This record gives sequence, C-alpha cells and structure tokens, in this order.
Amino acid sequence: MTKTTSLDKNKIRILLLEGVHQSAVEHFKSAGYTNIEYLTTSLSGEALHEKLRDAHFVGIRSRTQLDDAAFEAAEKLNAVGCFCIGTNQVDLTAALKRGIPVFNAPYSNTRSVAELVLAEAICLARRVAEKNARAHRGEWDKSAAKSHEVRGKTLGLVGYGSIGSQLSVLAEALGMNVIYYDIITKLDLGNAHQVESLDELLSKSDIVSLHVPETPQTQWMIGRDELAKMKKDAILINASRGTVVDIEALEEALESGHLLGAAVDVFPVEPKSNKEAFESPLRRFDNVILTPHIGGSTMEAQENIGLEVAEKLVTYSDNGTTLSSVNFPEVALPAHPDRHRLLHIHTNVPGVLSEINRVLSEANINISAQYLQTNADVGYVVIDVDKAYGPKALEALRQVPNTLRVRVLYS
Ligand SMILES: NC(=O)C1=CN([C@@H]2O[C@H](COP(=O)(O)OP(=O)(O)OC[C@H]3O[C@@H](n4cnc5c(N)ncnc54)[C@H](O)[C@@H]3O)[C@@H](O)[C@H]2O)C=CC1
Ligand SMILES: O=C(O)CCC(=O)C(=O)O
Repeated sequence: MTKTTSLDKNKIRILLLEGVHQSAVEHFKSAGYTNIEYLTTSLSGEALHEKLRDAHFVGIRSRTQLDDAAFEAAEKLNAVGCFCIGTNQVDLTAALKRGIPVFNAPYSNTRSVAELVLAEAICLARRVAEKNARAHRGEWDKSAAKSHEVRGKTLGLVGYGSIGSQLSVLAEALGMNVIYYDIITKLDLGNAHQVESLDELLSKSDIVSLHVPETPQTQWMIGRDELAKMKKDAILINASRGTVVDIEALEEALESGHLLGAAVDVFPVEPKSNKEAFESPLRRFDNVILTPHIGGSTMEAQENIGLEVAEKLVTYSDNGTTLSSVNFPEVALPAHPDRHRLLHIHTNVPGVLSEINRVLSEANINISAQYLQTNADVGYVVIDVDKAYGPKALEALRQVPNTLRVRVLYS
C-alpha cells in the first residue's frame, strides 16, 4: 500500500528511545517540532510496535531492534535516526523496501571509544584490573610480575576505520608499534602498517583490539582457533560488537591462562535497560575489565550525536535531503522557498520517472525543479511545484505504479 504523509510540523510525532541526549530534543524544538515523546529505555515486542504505530520519526541507540515486524507496525514512519555508529540493530532492507531512510552518527563517538580502549590497554598491561579487584577485597599485591609498559609493545587493530585509525595515532604517541588488518587497503597513519591476514596480526600483537562492524563476515570472527593464535600473555579488547567474539572460547582462553587479560564492552546479549541484571561467564575473572557498552558514552560524544542525528532527521523532514543515509539513495537538496516539495519513493524499475512526468503533465502541473537518485532497489524523486499544485500533485503521484511512499513538504 502506498504511504502518504502530508502534515504540519506540530503534528509530526517524534519518538526518542534509549535516553538520547537532550541536545536532540532541543534541536527538534528549535526547528519547530514540538510533538516529541522521550523515553530513557529501549522497547521491544508489542510495546515497541504500539509506540511506533503513530510515530513519523524514531530515534534509537544500539539496544532497540527495528526488524521487519517493527517496520510493519510503523505505518507512518518516515525515517529512523540511530544515535550511534552501528546500524546492525536495524533491518536496513526492511526499511528500504518501505521507503524509509536510516541515518546514523558515523564519527561523533569515535574518539571516546579510542580513548577508552587505550586506557584499558594500559590498565591490562599493568594488571590494574586484577590488583584493583584484590585491593577491594583487602588484599595487598605489590608485585611487578607480568606488568609491562605499553611503550614498545605491538598493538594489533582489527578494522582500521574511524576508531581503529584514531587509536593507531594515539597509541603511536605512547611509543607503541601499530599493525592492523582490514579487508580494504587503507592509508597507513604514522608508522602503522597493514598486515596481510588476521592470523598474522594475531600472532604478532601483544594487544589485539577489535574495531569492525557487525556483518556476516565478522560474526564470531574471534573464536577458539583465533585466540589460540594469539601470543601467550597477550590481551584482547572488544569494543566493537558482542557477536564478534565467541565468549565461551574467550572464557577458556582466560581460564587456561593463555591470555593475560581482556576488556569487553559489548556482549552477544545485553540488558535492555539499567534495571536488568547483567549475566556473563566473564564476570568471575579479575583480569577482565567489563563495561556496560559505554565505549561511546561520554557527555561530549552524546551531545554531538544528539545534534548530528537530530539535524539529519530535521533536514530530511524539512527538505528531503538524504545525504549520509546508510540505506537510501543520497540526495543533497537546496531549500524550496515558495514551493511545495513532493517526495516520491519507488521500487527501482524502468519507466517510473517517465510515468511520474506523464501523470503530472496530464494533471497540467508545472514542475519547477526535479531531482532523481537511485540505488539498486529504490528510486527517490524530488519534485518542486507551485504551491497551488501541492495537493493535486500528491494525488497524481499516488497513482504511479511501483510507488512505495509519497510525501509533500510545505515551504
Ligand atoms: N562500544 C561502543 O560503544 C561503540 C562501538 N562501535 C562499534 O565499532 C565499530 C567500528 O566503528 P568505526 O571504526 O567507526 O567503523 P568504520 O566503518 O569507520 O570502520 C570499520 C572498519 O572495519 C573494516 N572491516 C569490515 N569488515 C571487516 C572484516 N571482516 N575484517 C577486517 N576488517 C573489516 C572496514 O573496512 C572498516 O575499515 C562500529 O561498527 C560499531 O559496531 C562504535 C561506536 C561505539
Ligand atoms: O551508545 C550507544 O548507544 C551505542 C554506541 C555504539 O555501539 C555505536 O555507536 O555503534
């Protein structure tokens, strides 16, 4: 069924979950969007579907799963904002086939993750996690055994994107040697260099840190075999996604004493809210730093993310720009003063553009500007028309075969 939206700003409902930063709320309000529901928790199942039914825009972080059923319930949804980097919690194809662009904040929390990982690397190399736990229990363990400086040690980065490459620069400033493994050939920063294989990285690194997205290729990427290839007394840090590391295999590697320690920020199953208990077989190890998925949780990062993603949603809502959407044809559009703008999203099959132009011409509607962008599955056409034609043009566009969604934006 073709979806049509044609609303004034104060009727556009924005649902914000997972306690996104107030900077987002303020940005929506300053742009004239007042109809905002703000929840500090994530939602799932029927509770999520119920909230989504009336929402025109939804903002989430990493916990809320937007799967096909969620999109099916979200009849009015125009766009999704992920107030984070990862978009693995969203079924991007399900969104795309309903003409819903998904936005994220690809850079704003990267520095925060890099700083945390570096701090953890130093703490683990000095065995601070264990000594801290023992001191809390009243034990005095003053010893240099197996405690090392990180200077001169090799940091192996799996994934050399925004986070991995920043970490590389920070680690070199401490005198570390950096090697990395990535599926894409990357520009080395400083003296870092790319290695040919994951095995090579694992066998050469004193500290291995994971910075890959969750994909079918990275799922359980670090299992028993990979951990066995790491040096004796090496350290593993995972602040990427919980599905990248086989936790049972990591438990065994820690139990056997093969690894000196580990830091884990992300887990295959994470509590849905701060009220739920955290279960993990790693809880029993003093030499493991466990953090509740806070790699990107700094005031600086959250404020920037709030602004960045809210701005992308407002820009899409106000003028149709989809720049930097992770699943949608990208169009950067000028403002449309004194014009109504129509957004037509359709399945990308031959002939839709000519059909659009035919129905508009038959309805005697003069087009003042037109923009088209497609990806393999979806076509996105933006049409500016004189104000007098807005509702009539909307009606005409709804008749075009293969239409997924039509919206009119008032100026
Ligand atoms: N713990 C936390 O709070 C946070 C976790 N993250 C996670 O960190 C991940 C990485 O973030 P960024 O560096 O910003 O992403 P990015 O997209 O800039 O970099 C990812 C790198 O991984 C590489 N890669 C992809 N598949 C690979 C494979 N199979 N083997 C080796 N390399 C592979 C890519 O080519 C790319 O260079 C995010 O996708 C997210 O899941 C991000 C922010 C906060
Ligand atoms: O802070 C969050 O909610 C998620 C951070 C994260 O994992 C990401 O940005 O991908």
